[in-house]
Amino acid sequence: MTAVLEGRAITARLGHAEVLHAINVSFFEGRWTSIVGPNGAGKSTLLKVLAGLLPHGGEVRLLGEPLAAMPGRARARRLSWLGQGGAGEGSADDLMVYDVAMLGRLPHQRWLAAPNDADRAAVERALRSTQAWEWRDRPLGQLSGGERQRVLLARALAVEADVLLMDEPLANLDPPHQADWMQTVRELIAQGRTVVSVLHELNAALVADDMVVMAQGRVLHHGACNDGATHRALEDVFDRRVVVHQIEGHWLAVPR
Ligand SMILES: Nc1ncnc2c1ncn2[C@@H]1O[C@H](COP(=O)(O)OP(=O)(O)OP(=O)(O)O)[C@@H](O)[C@H]1O
Repeated sequence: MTAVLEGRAITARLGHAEVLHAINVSFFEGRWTSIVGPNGAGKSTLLKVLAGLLPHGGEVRLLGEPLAAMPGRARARRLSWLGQGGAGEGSADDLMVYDVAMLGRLPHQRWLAAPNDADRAAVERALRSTQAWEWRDRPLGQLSGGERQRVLLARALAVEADVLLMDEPLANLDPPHQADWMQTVRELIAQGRTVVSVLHELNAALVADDMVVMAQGRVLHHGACNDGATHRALEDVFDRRVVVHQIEGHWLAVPR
């Protein structure tokens, strides 16, 4: 099976320190993978490297091609990114919600061309799926943290990319909208897309198909979320302060 997204011997430095150490990791079509681990494990850094947003050693391959050699627009059509807490989105505060979501269509549009029917349909689908459509005429800067997160998620969905990388997508979302996000991911997976999400909520992370467990800039384990070896790796990386149980058919990480 060919990996849709692959990191080979990935290293990354931040400041003077190497924070990722020779990571090899592959993600496959129609799978949702959660990346978990303690604070400072390197999860966000790995996700940024996989998105082509950070200088790094080794090679990232997207759909079998080196990401670094891929023209920017082609890359942006295939790989969609949702950063942590809307970092760097302050400059979009004056934009209307509709226009923020439309930014997700830029990789599909010709230079300076107006959005076409396909772009408008994709934006409406995305805003409706995160229940943000009713705010379409409001400026992003006037929304609450969770509302804003749903608009940024809609922008990432509007790209309709093969691969979605999301860093802490559940941050600020209330429980019903967390459940909606999981439903949205399930629909993307059913369409054959690939989703990789960094998650601190371990119970949400355990709903994914696969889990990457990281610590100290390394991948300690990569396996199925319903596999006992993955549960042991998760318990170990958090110093056995959590224990994984199955309750009413769901895997839950319970503090102890
Ligand atoms: N600009 C920087 N300069 C130096 N070190 C940095 C810089 N940014 C992050 N780091 C370090 O890199 C390491 C990995 O950080 P990263 O944000 O990838 O971790 P994380 O697993 O996503 O953490 P968290 O769960 O806290 O969000 C951490 O030890 C962090 O202190």
